[in-house]
Order: sequence, then structure tokens, then C-alpha cells
Amino acid sequence: MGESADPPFETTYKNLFSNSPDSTLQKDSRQELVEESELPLVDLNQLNLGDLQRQACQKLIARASQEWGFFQVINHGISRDILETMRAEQVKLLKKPFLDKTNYKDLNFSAGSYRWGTPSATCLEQLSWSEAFHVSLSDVLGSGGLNSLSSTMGQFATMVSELAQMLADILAEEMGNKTCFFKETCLPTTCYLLLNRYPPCPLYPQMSGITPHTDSDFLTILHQDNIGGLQLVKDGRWIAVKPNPQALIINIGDLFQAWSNNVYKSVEHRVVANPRKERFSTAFFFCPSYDTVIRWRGVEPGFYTSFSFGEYREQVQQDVDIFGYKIGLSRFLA
Ligand SMILES: O=C(O)CCC(=O)C(=O)O
Ligand SMILES: [Fe+2]
Repeated sequence: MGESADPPFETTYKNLFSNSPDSTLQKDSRQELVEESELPLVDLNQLNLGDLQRQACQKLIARASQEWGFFQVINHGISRDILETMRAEQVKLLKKPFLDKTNYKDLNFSAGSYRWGTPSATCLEQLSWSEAFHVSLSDVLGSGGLNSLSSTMGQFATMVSELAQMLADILAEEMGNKTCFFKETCLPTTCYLLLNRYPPCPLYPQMSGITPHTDSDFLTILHQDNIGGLQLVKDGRWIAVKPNPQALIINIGDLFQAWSNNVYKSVEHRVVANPRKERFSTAFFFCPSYDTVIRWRGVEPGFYTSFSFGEYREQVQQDVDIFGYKIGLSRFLA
């Protein structure tokens, strides 16, 4: 028993479970049938085939980022080998007994990199039935590959950050803004990697694996397994993302929405816990240094005041501590 990998959700949050009338979670919109849909699919090989194909591909990326805030890419240049090695290392880490994870010190991860559940939750709707290592890539890349986990994370993150850089440049160019901004502000060492595990949740069929949120970065690159459970809001309704084992999922974060003055959308998404199967996903957050100022530079009035990434992170954390949830970009409306 003590050797279980799963965090003690039910004992730790027993007050939430006993205070919650059975009906609370049932009323949630997830009770409505959530339709499964495929994300817009972008074949990045098109970028190498000549001007016309390249332009069409760039337009597809920009349109999906405006209309969905999400798309998936194939022929993305991240080898199957590195994706599989990263996944194997992540599974090995997250399958360790719970207590080993809370005391994990093999790497020079900062304190608090292992997180599970939702410490601030005051009701079941705010509880995320998942655990993760949240790793600053400056810790990983600075350590010079202490062991196979950290060297794999370093390789994975270096490749994925190149992809993120390329996509960010394309999105900027499609707004008529060819820029070095992302090259100068988003370095591999300012980005983050999140290694997620979603244990099965057999007793509460409506439980969130991750509660609805937007990402606090420029863009996120997600590698998920084939279990499914990721959902996003499209035209005011939740839709479920159909897993595609060849593809990586890209989503726009809050910083890109502000930087583009609402052209690209940071869309709410969540993960629904699976009653029987555990799920793994790896998320790469493309972030600038904390002192980077996010500001709309166009001629039209901006929707948001300018703010630094550091200020944004602090505001998000403060709101989570006080209200139990993130308020996000609307905190910085002009
Ligand atoms: O696991 C997933 O599919 C999504 C994870 C996510 O949204 C996040 O880590 O921000
Ligand atoms: Fe997310």
C-alpha cells in the first residue's frame, strides 16, 4: 500500500468529498455529451516545399491560432526516438512510490517541482486529479545531464524549443511583424517542462484531471499518449481532442494573446480524468525571461496594459492563493 505511486487524493481531500452533495459534480457541463473532434492538422513538411506551399502552411497555422487557439503538427522534426525516450524516462519517474516523488532529490530540481492535486481547492470542482514534475529548464540545462532523465529532458527541450521558436516567428510574420523578439527573449533556459501523470479515478466519473485553465506562456507544445481526455472550448462549447500518435499539439498562451492584441487566442482547456487508465503528457511552455515586457506595438489601441512576465506570474499566483483560481489576462485590461 505504502508503495503506491498514486498521491493520497481521497484522504487529503476527504473534506471536499464528504462536503460535496453527490449532485455537485453531476451538474457540470461534462454531463452533456462532449463531441470528439480532430484539431486542425498542419504538415510542417510543407514549409520546405517552395514559396506557395510555405505561405499556405503559414496561413493555416495563423488561422488555427485565431479560430481555435489550438492545432496539431506532423513532420515536426522531433524524432520518434527522442519522444519515446522522454516518455520512458517520465513514466519511470512518475511510477515511483509517492513518497519517493515527494522527496525527489536526484536532480538539482528546485524545491516544489513535484506537485499534485490542488492545495488551494475549496470544492471538488477546483481539484485536479493529477501529479506532475514542473521543471525549470535552467535547472536541467545548467546541470549538464547528471543522469539519463536530465540529459533526456535537456535534449527533448532543446529540440522542442527550436520548434516553438519557429512557430512563434511564423505567427509574428503572419501579423506583418517579422521580428527577433522571440529569439531575444525566449531562451531554452527561460522555458519550462511539465511532466504530467493522471492516475485513474474510478470513483468519481466527473473528476477533472486538470481543471479548466489557459496557459501563462507564449505557446505550449504538448506530447500526449493515446488515452485521450484533453478538451477545449470552441465556439462556447467543450470539445474533446482526438489523440493522434504522430502529432504534437500546439496551443496559444496568454502572452501571445496579449502580444498580438487578441488576434491569436489563448483558449480554455482541461483534462477529464479517466476511470480506468492512467494517462501521461509532456508539456513544454515557451516563456520569456521574467523581466521581458509584453506589449502590443501596433497602431490600434491595445486591449491590455503592458506588463512583464514576472508581474504576470506573480499576479496569477496571488489570485490563485486568494480566490482559488487564476484570473489571467483580464487582470491587465487597458
Ligand atoms: O495533459 C494535457 O493534455 C494538458 C496539460 C495542460 O493543459 C497543462 O499542463 O497546462
Ligand atoms: Fe494547459
